[in-house]
Amino acid sequence: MSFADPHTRCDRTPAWQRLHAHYDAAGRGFDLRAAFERDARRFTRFSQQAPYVFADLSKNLIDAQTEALLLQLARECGLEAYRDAMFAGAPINGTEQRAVMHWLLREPSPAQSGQALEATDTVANGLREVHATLDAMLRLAERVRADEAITDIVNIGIGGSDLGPAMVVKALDDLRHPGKRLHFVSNVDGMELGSLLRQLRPANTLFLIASKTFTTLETMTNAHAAREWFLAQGGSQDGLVRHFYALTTNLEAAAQFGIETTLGFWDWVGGRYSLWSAIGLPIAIAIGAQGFRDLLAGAHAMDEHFRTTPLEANLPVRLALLDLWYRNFHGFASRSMAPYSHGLRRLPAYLQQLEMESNGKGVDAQGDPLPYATAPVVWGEPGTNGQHAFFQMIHQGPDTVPVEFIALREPGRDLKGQHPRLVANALAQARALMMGRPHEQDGHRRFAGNRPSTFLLLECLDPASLGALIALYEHRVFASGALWGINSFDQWGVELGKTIARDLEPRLATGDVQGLDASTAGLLRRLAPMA
Ligand SMILES: O=P(O)(O)OC[C@H]1O[C@H](O)[C@H](O)[C@@H](O)[C@@H]1O
Repeated sequence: MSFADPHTRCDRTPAWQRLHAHYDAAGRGFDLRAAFERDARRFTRFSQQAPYVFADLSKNLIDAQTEALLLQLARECGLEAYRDAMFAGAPINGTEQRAVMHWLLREPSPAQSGQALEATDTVANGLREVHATLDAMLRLAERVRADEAITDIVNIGIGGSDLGPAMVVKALDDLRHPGKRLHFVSNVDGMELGSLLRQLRPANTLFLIASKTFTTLETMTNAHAAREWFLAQGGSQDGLVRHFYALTTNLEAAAQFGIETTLGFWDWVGGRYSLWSAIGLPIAIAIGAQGFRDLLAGAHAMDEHFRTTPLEANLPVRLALLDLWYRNFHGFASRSMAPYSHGLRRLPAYLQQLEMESNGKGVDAQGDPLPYATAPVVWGEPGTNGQHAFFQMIHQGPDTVPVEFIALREPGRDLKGQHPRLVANALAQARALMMGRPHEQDGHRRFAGNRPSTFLLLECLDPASLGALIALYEHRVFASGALWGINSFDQWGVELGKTIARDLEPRLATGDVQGLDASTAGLLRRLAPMA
């Protein structure tokens, strides 16, 4: 299918110039405290309810004119047409000639919703396959849940085949089947798998080999090691078939490995967008078929919000525009994620892949160099832990780091009495960053304030809310990538290191340094020979 890209890079729009003028006139010297004093309705104006997520954007360095210009930029970039192209199944991942349809994994089946989706052939055919696989996957998950012999499920995967499911399983631990322990092994460092295997017994363990390509070095290395361990512990070839499943688009490679139970997915699901596909099997085992369907339903509600809401009330778009305002005008280089929820402790790691692998690029979709910055560094720790580590820098360091707080109204299952203390800390940090203590005489104790933050509020951490939250981030990444004019769905930047590692590994045995730079050669000589 040919695809006429309907959108324009941000720096080639009239709004880009107007934003520069606005930044010089009012953006650089913007003061949040004065803005709240000037506008009694600022909180209402800059906050909104999206599906499952309430967002307060009022503590950001923007006013009505900033938002109006940013929205104009989005329109001049053709963001809406580009979004519609994604939802029509157009091959917007140009370097790989692929459609981008992770959202289709959340689309209800026409049979269930009673609605016939208005769809291109790519979408309609995709949807049929999605539901056939989803039904099979959820049946399989229920079978594992009912099998009392299986107490430990080990997901072997890395990147998108690890971070999403691992994050979600931890977040929904209150709902986990009490008889199932879920483990996630990603690193090629044998310490990770080895220390886990010491605690396991083959008869009670199910291995899920999760890899879109089924060629990833780390995953294949760990999968082979797990198989050797299984056989060495007295497991039989027959047992292998019952204790190893594959989640992959490469059915042939999974069969060659000797796996008979394989759940497939499609090349139009990017690895970092794949937790909704077969890659989500560990989630479905942990929380059950209905829980997984609720996760999908929450994400679908956010898909509909993104697809149909006018840009000015479209939360993923508003957040993307803020990202662009901070990165390209204020020059802020990072954003800190502060989920005040122990359940969301792996969200920053998940977002690092989602945002930086998607938008950490220096060329546009045509391969031409970009004259402006793209993805900020995304980093963080759950609150309140971050407060006792790096919040010093966020409050008083010379760089401004926008913070994104996430809090829940309802506590988790345990020790509920501690919840108000947790939430009070989140509110306090956001207020302290804004208000500061600018008039303090002693410089050490002075806080300049005027430090921006966004505050996201969820009712509770249930599957639907979590699904909506994740989809919010996915669409925000789509929108900011579209404005920056980059292909958010490839990842060529991970290839070079892999190629060099393949060359260096045998040299570690022989000590051969021919053709290497002096530093790599010097290090290699100190390490070789390695068995
Ligand atoms: O799922 P796999 O094919 O094993 O890929 C796992 C990961 O490795 C790759 O190198 C990419 O950087 C990631 O986008 C991907 O999620």
